[in-house]
Amino acid sequence: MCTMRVEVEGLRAHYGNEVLFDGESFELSGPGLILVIGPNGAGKTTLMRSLLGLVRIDGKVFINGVDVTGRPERAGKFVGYVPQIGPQDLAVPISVIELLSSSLRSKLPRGYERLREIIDLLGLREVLNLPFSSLSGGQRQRVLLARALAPDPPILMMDEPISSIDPAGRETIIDLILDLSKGKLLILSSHDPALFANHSKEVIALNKRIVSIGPPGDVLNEKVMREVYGRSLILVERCLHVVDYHGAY
Ligand SMILES: Nc1ncnc2c1ncn2[C@@H]1O[C@H](COP(=O)(O)OP(=O)(O)OP(=O)(O)O)[C@@H](O)[C@H]1O
Repeated sequence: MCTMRVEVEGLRAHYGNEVLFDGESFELSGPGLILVIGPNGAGKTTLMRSLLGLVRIDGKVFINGVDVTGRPERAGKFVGYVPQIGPQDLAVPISVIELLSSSLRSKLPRGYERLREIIDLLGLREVLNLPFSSLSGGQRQRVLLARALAPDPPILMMDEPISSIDPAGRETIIDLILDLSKGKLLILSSHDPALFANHSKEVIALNKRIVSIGPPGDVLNEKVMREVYGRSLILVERCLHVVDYHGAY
């Protein structure tokens, strides 16, 4: 099995005067699922983009021993990224099939065969010739997932990959994610901490900094969750629930 290791030293990310994180150092290794949780604005996207070299940071990030700090082209050799869908997608002026084909590292038949399998698995055959920008949010999310999977990278980072998928389609995608996590290092942020908690190797709980990182049993307790979610956390029959954030939940 190939190496899948992310090492972070002294993480601080900057947006103008806003500084996120607190100089934390940590290491993630695969295979397995790393769940990133936290409320809106906690820094989930920034954490992933920092690991991918897309955000200016203090500190260092190494992927499989390679210094990828501020170097997304190096990180891209190891990592498939599923970004959060958003208005920026509407500016992508190409068809779905063009977008997917461009992600293939190998133009060998095996690459296309794999892409075909992913297209069928994610139910994308009917939209292949449509402009990416004309798709619904859920369809765009599936396309971005397919694009990340096509080159078969050892590490995947997924930023809320099922937030726009309807309940009927979620089961397939969740099963796929869990299956992938058996052979890859999969770092995933979710608005619903409960959805992947039982399947996670480690949880990273954020609120502008890393409040806690470790196995789910060490992180998902009332003290940490209260610090992360504040008054959005309620206790029902001794189970913790996060309420009233991101509208749909
Ligand atoms: N490009 C940017 N320029 C300036 N500030 C930014 C930028 N991206 C994020 N931020 C700020 O950094 C903080 C963390 O944002 P981030 O998007 O990482 O959080 P998040 O946990 O992914 O949020 P959400 O759940 O809403 O997607 C927020 O205060 C946000 O306003």
